[in-house]
Amino acid sequence: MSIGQLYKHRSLGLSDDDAVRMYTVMSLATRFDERAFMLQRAGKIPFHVSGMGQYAGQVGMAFAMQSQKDYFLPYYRDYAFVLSVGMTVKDLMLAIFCKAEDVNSGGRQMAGHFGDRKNHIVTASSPVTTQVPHAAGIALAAKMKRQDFVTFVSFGEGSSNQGDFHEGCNFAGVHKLPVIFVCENNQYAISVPIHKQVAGKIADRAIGYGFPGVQVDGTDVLEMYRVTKEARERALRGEGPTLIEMMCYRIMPHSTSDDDMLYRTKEEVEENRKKDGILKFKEYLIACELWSEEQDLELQDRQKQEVNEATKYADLAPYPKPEDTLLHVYAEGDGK
Ligand SMILES: Cc1ncc(C[n+]2csc(CCOP(=O)(O)OP(=O)(O)O)c2C)c(N)n1
Repeated sequence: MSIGQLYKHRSLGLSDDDAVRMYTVMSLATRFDERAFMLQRAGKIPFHVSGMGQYAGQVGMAFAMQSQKDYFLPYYRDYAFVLSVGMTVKDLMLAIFCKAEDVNSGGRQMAGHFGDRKNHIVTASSPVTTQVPHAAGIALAAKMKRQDFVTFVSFGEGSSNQGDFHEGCNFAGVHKLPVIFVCENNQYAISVPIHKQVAGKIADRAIGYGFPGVQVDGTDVLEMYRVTKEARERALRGEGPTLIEMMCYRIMPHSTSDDDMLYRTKEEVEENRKKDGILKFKEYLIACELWSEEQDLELQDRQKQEVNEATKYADLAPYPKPEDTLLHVYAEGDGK
């Protein structure tokens, strides 16, 4: 069993129910993702980026954070992360359909720029890495106001080559800010494989900023949970940031606009699909006698139904009104 000893979750302080809930969220994110891909192909939504291959790690991190207290700056593949900390499939559907009821922007954002103010989830954005300095800023506010929450920010490994990454990490290191930087290293930045992006380990960059960097197997949900929990406790003790490099693999093409067979082989993808952390965790739960194939089939049916209902709701929901286009663009008032 590659996930470690049986009942490892209990030794990490997770109940059996927590462990099953972790699996349920990974599975729900997958059902949402599969449907979103089909909806794009059917011409119902303009665009979709998949997070498959990254969900086990995302759930591990999310369960170590505190919903509605901590602040989250996810990136565009973090569906399992945001489903773990309070968003619903319906919220995500409204965001990808760009409908007026979308809790983030009322359908004004690009499809997939989800966010949720009530759950402290800051809008995901397409210009990569802009969220890293923003996260340092939120963490600075926590420190100045003496509030005991932690800020979490994630991004891809390609994005860690942007200047914003350096600026955010450096500032957070200097001021010992309560922030966790998570690089979801899925091995590709569109068509560019990791060996053409960086010569060293991304986790090792943390040394230059004066805080710890840890490389973690992102297909091991419990290990991701353990490391993130430690990072959060460290941040709350006032010891500053941690950089976590979550090793995983992007199973789907970069986006619905990409043909990944131009730069990698089917065999490579299939080999990595078999190593997905969701499969590993299901095996673990079955070995712990907390799950069964029958329960799994029931769960799939239930979640497909949930996704069907959310799809139907978002499809029928109205778009924002044309006359509302400039709402939130300019402030109203006398200019004082
Ligand atoms: C500032 C900026 N430069 C370029 C792009 C175009 N672009 C979109 S996604 C992407 C690759 C990002 O790769 P990575 O950070 O590894 O994340 P992944 O998409 O693989 O999860 C690029 C270059 C962008 N969106 N923003």
